Amino acid sequence: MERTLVLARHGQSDWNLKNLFTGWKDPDLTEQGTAEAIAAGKKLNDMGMKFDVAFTSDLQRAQKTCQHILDGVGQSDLTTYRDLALNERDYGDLSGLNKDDARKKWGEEQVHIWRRSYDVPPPGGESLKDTAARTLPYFITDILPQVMAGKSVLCAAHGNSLRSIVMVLDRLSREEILEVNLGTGVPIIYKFNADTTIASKEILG
Ligand SMILES: O=C(O)[C@H](O)COP(=O)(O)O
Repeated sequence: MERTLVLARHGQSDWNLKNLFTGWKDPDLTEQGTAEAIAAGKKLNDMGMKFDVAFTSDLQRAQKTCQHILDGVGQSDLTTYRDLALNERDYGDLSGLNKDDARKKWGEEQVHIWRRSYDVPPPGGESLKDTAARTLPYFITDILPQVMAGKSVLCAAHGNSLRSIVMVLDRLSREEILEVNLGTGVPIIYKFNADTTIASKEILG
């Protein structure tokens, strides 16, 4: 499959299950998260997907998701690059706090602004704009050239690092990206035209 990019948010993590802000903390996948990652690999395998290279973050929930997907398509030993440019948005002082407790403390609206606004960072952490400022340069210098060389590329990362990439690929405005939430373990398959525009997008839900 030529010029293919598969984005996959990691499967459910321990802290997703406990409803905690996670960011750069490094919890493992839950059993359900492992099952989601294995199911993602199976779906990709069923459609005959083969990858040429894979990218993931510096955090184990994404790395393990990446490996489960590669195992699923029969490519366990594929070259995989790990880089913290693909890490989740740093949640700063909110990291480790329960999301409902945070709503009680700061109010529903403030917490929503921290979680989904484009450029308001949580205290001590990164906004989506800050996340994009480190994720997109890496995407452009390391990931996109592989896709445009005609390869099939897997990128297993996080809700917000991937939202920053989706925002560019889907040409979404700062307002439109607020509504975008990526499912855990759900692969999104992009095919690119030769001029880097998007030929097709498929969400393997
Ligand atoms: O870091 C986290 O807590 C989650 O992975 C993403 O959280 P969000 O949906 O609150 O941005």
